[in-house]
Amino acid sequence: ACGDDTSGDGGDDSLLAQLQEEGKVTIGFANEEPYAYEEDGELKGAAVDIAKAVFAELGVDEMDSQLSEFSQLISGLQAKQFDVITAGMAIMPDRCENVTFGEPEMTYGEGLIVQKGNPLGLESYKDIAENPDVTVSVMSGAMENDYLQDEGVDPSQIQSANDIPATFAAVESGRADATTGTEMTVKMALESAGTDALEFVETFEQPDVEGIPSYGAAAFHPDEQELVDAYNEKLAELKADGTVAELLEANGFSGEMNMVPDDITTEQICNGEV
Ligand SMILES: CC1=N[C@H](C(=O)O)[C@@H](O)CN1
Repeated sequence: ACGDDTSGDGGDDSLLAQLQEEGKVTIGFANEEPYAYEEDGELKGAAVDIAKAVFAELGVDEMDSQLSEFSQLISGLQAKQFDVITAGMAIMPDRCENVTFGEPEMTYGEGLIVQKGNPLGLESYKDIAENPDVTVSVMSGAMENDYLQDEGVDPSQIQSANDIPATFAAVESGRADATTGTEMTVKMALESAGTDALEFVETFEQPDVEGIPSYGAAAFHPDEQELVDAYNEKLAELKADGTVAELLEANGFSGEMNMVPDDITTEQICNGEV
């Protein structure tokens, strides 16, 4: 479904019409449980399930997937390697300049992983900032890079990793003292890592920075406003009839806590008003 319409049939050549004709949409994702990931050859996750439900309503029943590093999702979309990013990506004003986000599908906060017993007593990003010897592994392109620095963490304390498993490997091997990602991301990754050497900081204090809580959404190429409008219309129906809450819960989120309040819009978030 990706790329230019070369059919030359003189028909409706919008991307939406192309997807409907092919019955297939190509999604970009970064293998991050529980947002969008592959398991047993199947695409799973809250963002994937919500997008699947929306596209089914639009008459597009098949999903093709393109695995990408998180930091390459936006450039991949710009290069039209996929039709939509379904990664639970947070709507952020700077990102809004490069992609068009759909309306928010979920809200989430942050989590922190440290070595067993939390030997350095880290309970917030400020705790990391206050001890310049502490290092934290963060996925490239993730908002946590900004949140940490907003809380005073020096860039030299931040180690970049390509994906979530690499952030965990850094802490497990002792190369980094901590890693952070969305609360659900690090909880699920800790489960998959199956290690006793690490722990989730239950007493973690959410950073008091712009962008928290985050609102995750699908993201589209800025040329495709018609597709975004169609997506948003069906998404609103699936929020109203409880389907979105159900899909969030089925993926381990709390339907209530992670549901986006009705009065929060992508436009407001992009304008920095939320
Ligand atoms: C789902 C997700 N959200 C954050 C972000 O949007 O940058 C990062 O934590 C990466 N993954």
